[in-house]
Amino acid sequence: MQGVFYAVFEEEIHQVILENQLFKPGERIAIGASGGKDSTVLAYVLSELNRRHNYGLDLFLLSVDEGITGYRDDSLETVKRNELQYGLPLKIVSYKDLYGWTMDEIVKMIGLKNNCTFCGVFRRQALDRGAALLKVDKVATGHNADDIAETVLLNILRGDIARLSRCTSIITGKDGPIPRCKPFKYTYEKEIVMYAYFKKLDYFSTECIYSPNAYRGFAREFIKDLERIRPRAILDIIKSGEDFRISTTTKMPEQGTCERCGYISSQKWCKACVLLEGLNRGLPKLGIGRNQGLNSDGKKDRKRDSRTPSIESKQCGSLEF
Ligand SMILES: Nc1ncnc2c1ncn2[C@@H]1O[C@H](COP(=O)(O)OP(=O)(O)OP(=O)(O)O)[C@@H](O)[C@H]1O
Repeated sequence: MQGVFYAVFEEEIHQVILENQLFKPGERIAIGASGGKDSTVLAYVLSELNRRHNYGLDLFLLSVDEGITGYRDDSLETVKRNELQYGLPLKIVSYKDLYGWTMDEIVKMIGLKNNCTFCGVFRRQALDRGAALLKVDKVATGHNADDIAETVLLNILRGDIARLSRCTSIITGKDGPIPRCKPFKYTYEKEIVMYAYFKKLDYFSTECIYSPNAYRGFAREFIKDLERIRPRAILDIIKSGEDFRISTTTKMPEQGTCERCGYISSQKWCKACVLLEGLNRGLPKLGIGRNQGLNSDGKKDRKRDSRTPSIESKQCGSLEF
């Protein structure tokens, strides 16, 4: 019976990969590996499918060490074991090396409120920087159908049209430094948990110690309630997100590059540089919130059009970090 579940689960992922042309033969792919259930199952299943169906991919594990004692140090130990168990080379990049700050140090300075903003913005760049070091063609992440449905709902609730328009895409960032893909876009979290459990995969299941993230938590509970009444609610929400039409009069951010570090940005400075400037000047609230940016001379930019979505903070666990 379990064998049938494994076969169906793996075949569904294989079909999603084929139908959406997620990978090309010869590509180098980094799997964003946090040590949690989703990315552990992704690493395991991708290496199985790569062998079984001759995808011809060079797979790597890429981990970001945010510097959270008692959480990420433990989960990284899991990823190091996965490296040996699955025979996939592992690269770890850390906030301390990239930005000069660990999340422990940031939380000491700013407290528990808004710390997910720093973590989300820094992680997004850190994954790109790690991917560049590995010279990979794409990054695959373990975001599942439940994560994506939550994000659709959150983007609607926040009125974040720019993110709403791209959060359901199975491949994003084709025009950015390194594209990302989500092979589990249509896979329910409970299937992943069952797969990891029955296969006895080695994963880390503790929640981040700094991340209560109440807003996402409510969205998650709401979707779970809906699912009880209508089992396909998650897929319906994803479909609704996909089918949204953005009005042609909606002003979308224009992508350029950060004047300071060269990373993609729709403002003069990317969000990470704004946040870092705040931290280094002892003004950590500088980049928090919607329309708070800095000019290249380091002064606050208050003149931005309030209708223009900023590169606002990403909450932990949200789709684009
Ligand atoms: N520190 C990290 N290093 C590398 N990749 C990460 C890291 N954190 C998150 N990711 C990637 O982003 C995906 C979604 O992250 P999220 O924080 O939502 O974790 P999650 O839903 O608990 O997933 P997982 O079970 O894999 O931790 C992960 O599956 C993984 O691919």
